[in-house]
Amino acid sequence: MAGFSRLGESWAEMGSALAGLMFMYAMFQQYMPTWILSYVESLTEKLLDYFNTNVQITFPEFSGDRMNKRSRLYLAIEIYLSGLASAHARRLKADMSKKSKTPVLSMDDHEEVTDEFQGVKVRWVSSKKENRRPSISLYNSEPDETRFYKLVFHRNERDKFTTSYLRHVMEKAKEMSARNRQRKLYTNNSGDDYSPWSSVLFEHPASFETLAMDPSKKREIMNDLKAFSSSKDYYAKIGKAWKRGYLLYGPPGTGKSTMIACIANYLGYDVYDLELTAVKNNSQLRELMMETSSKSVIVIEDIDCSLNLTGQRRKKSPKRDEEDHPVKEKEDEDKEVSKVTLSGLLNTIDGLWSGCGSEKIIVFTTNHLEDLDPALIRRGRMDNHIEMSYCSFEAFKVLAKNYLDTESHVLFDDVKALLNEVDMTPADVAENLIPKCGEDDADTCLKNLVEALQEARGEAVDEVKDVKAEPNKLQEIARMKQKVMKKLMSKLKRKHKKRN
Ligand SMILES: Nc1ncnc2c1ncn2[C@@H]1O[C@H](COP(=O)(O)OP(=O)(O)OP(=O)(O)O)[C@@H](O)[C@H]1O
Repeated sequence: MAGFSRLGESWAEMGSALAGLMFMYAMFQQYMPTWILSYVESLTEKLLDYFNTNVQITFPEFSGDRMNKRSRLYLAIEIYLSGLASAHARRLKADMSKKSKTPVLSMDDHEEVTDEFQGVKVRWVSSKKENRRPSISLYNSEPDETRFYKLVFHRNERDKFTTSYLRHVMEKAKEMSARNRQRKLYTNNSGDDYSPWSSVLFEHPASFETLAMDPSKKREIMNDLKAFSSSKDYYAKIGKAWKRGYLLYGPPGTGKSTMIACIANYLGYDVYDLELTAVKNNSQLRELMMETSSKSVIVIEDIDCSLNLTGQRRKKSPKRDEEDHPVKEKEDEDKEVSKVTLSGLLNTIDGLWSGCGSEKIIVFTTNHLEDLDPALIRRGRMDNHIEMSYCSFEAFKVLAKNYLDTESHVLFDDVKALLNEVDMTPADVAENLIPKCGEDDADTCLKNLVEALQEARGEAVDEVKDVKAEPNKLQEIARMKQKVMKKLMSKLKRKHKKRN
């Protein structure tokens, strides 16, 4: 019993001693001048470092002279750690930024996670420090508390973690934010005084997986795009601006616009849809180009109709457009021809190529390759020329998978044979594959397509017949003309005889 009471007493003594120490520490912190506090802190840290085999790097949340700018490095680390945090941390924070599609998870204060790089483990700690000096001036926007991440690793790994690992973190964060970023579709049709571009969210669902195209051609394009997007250092090494030009050509409905959406989605880029006919002149065009951001696809559709290349404005997309967009066609015809000239466009592209911004793809589309000035599409300006062609059997198989969820069917052979004979655009094939009513299944849709292809073949045969019949018709007309002429001549002769 006496033992217990002695133990109780010593606990009580220890408690009061601790309380006394804490009180003294609080007094010390409150009344000591800041320089003495900092000195004591640095001495304590030095003492601890002496026994410590770890190296520690601190990444504060705010940077800049007035500490009012969130550090880019801190934000990148936050993104990089979000994956690790959501998998391993016990206390998390969730935030939704304007640019992000989904909430971003990060470690809560004083949490830590472990990462591994080239077989070596590192520790990331999220910390918070209260600032002693309150903000007294209106202009001093120093926050009351500062958050920071601490990277802790063994001192033997100093070289690896101060260079390659930090580069790895930055690159991964960039990739992750590109994947998670809300992308935009910009247009110059209705910009305001503040920006020549207006924008909406870009949410086109097209992907290379669903694009109907020969698979090897598709793979080639995807490889080209991937190589471009990861070639920053290469472009810098060869002294060329980090830009690439694509020319998409082919009949209406072969997927040129769809391809642009695929490119943008594949690379995670924004899209700038440049309507040249709405650009007043060359200097406005330059201004627009200067306002485009990195990681973007700049598109000029139907370049042959948008630019006054020959002094005459061509009619837009002869077949499908006239049928599908009669109103738009009328509006287009009413629009004034833009004063942008070919040389203006070339100068802007070359200026864009070598000047401001980087990581940009410019795409021209046309239905009439033969009408374009060779200077506009020469290699170096338009590096990759892609023909968007009528639907092949391989392309049809992609559409059948997309629309009907079917990879094989007895009618596939018929479709294959017909597609070899008839030119039908992927847009028309897709149109025939869409169920017309709720009860239409794959059988019905494929039968519809076969019928449409047979009909198209019939029309093509008739056209050929007409062309063949044309010479006979011409002969007939010539014979009629001769008869009329003969009659007229004999009439004239008779008149002449009578008069004499
Ligand atoms: N290759 C393709 N793969 C998948 N879908 C396609 C393809 N081509 C066309 N389509 C379908 O047809 C529609 C029209 O195609 P799209 O507008 O991309 O053709 P386009 O070549 O740009 O035509 P235009 O020259 O008239 O602008 C698309 O919305 C898409 O549903």
